[in-house]
Amino acid sequence: MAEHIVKRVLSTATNIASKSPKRLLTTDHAATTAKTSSTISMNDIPMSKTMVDLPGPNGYPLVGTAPEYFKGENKGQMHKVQRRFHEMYGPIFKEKLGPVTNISIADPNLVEEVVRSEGKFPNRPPYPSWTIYKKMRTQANGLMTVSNHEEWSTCRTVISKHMLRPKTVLQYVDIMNEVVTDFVNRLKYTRDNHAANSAVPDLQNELSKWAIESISAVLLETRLGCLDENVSSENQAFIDAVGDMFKTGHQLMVFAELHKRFGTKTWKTHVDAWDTIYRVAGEHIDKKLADITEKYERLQSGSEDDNKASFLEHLLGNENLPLDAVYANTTELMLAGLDTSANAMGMVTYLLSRNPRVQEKLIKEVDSVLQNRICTAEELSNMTYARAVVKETLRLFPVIPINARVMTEDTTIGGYLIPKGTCILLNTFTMSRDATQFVNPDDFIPERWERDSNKWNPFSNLPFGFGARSCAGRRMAQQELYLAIIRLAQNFWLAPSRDFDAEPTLRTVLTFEKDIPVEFQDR
Ligand code: HEM
Repeated sequence: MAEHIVKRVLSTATNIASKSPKRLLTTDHAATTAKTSSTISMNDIPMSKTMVDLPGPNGYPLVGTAPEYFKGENKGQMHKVQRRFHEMYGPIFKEKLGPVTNISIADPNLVEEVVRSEGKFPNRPPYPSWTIYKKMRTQANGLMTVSNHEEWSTCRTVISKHMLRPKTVLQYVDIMNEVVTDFVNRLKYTRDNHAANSAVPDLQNELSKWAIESISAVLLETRLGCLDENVSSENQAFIDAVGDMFKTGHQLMVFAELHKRFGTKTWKTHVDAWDTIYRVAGEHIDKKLADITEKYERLQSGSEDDNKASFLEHLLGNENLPLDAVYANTTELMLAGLDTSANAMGMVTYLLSRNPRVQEKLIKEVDSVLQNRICTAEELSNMTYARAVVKETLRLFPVIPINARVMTEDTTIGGYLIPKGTCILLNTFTMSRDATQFVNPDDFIPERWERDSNKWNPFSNLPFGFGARSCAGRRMAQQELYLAIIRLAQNFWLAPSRDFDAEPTLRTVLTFEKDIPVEFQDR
């Protein structure tokens, strides 16, 4: 371990005690946007059609189409409303959402045009409510919320080196497996002690506990105890706050500033949720930094010789990342890793319970490769059907069904000149249900991902996004999901609930808002 890391970690101990919110990342760097070969200036193509020529719904004065998303059965179904608009207006349309005109696309060739022209610093717009909150609390940004180019690039480079290196990710198989063991035990315990049938009460919350326990074991190398019999109120508050933050963030997508000005209930819930997220995550990070500091003191005194760097040490070891950015990034990775993985697991259990043929085939693979053993890092690569099950789940229910980009240059998309600064919605959900790309698109058929079985356009299925700005936790998430579904298949037969059915709704991520209608029967 280099000398400067030791110094930095030791100085962190003092910083923990006197951590000042003023020690922020500088955000006033000049924006440096690369002009790529596929970006075109307004003057270059006088014949292009412009946004005026795009079709799209008319909407109402001032609010545009915003009411469409909040009325009756459309509530929480923005992905489906967008799909209907595409059916009416085609693969590219414009829409005025409140004061802003967005463009929506749902065609893999158009998506390719967008992502190929996004340059070195792709810009995914944070929710306006996130930006307002951060400014109000002088809170540093992390990867998920940052839009400044240089700030994003610094965080991304450091984090990708750890989170996206296949070798590094495989090192977490053991700890992820340990978490899955506790998860399965907890599912059985909860089911047997509380439910009249084989359902696990509040399954959504149980999946969230698994997801936060798993990603924290990676990021903090600490077990939070979320799968213990009694879960601390602080950890439960974190889980609830992440759900509230995503839900209200989505509701505040339009008119966030007005909500803040009038102090609406939605705005207050949003602020409380963020405050809780930062408080609880901050306490966990403080503890870990204190442990690291003690470890370095022991290393320096020669009483310890294990200097394997953890994720947090990896961040701290980078001089370009200020301490408040270390806190912000770790917090955002915790919350990004919670809701996405938990909901993806919810979708997997739901789809397996309704597709016994797929479930039987999964169990067959798991039994034949593992014969009851816990899956090792080496064996993971042989679990091809388990991988296909996850991929197919994310096709049918991409947990982030609508992604977005802000164009960093004037660009032509589909023959239309789109001005710099325009927000483009990439409709992952609509594309992955497109019958021209996928045979029987609404059916759950993992076999379609077997080699040579289908000729889909790769841009039609991007559940983790694309390119330099794609999901930083993709490999961790996939590994967590594979290990968890393998163990579920070893322990349970998943059946549809006899009591009720449910449909996912959108709160930034697709989620089962009620409970998940699945029973966990012993195999
Ligand atoms: C099934 C699980 C997951 C899915 C489907 C998913 C999906 C996504 C998507 C679609 C994006 C936007 C990508 C883009 O703009 O092109 C994203 C970004 C991100 N995800 Fe995930 N994610 C998952 C799990 C995770 C986990 C476990 C973590 C953390 C450990 C994580 C951390 C992030 C971060 C930090 C970003 C922002 C990256 C950046 O802007 O540079 N995700 N994710």
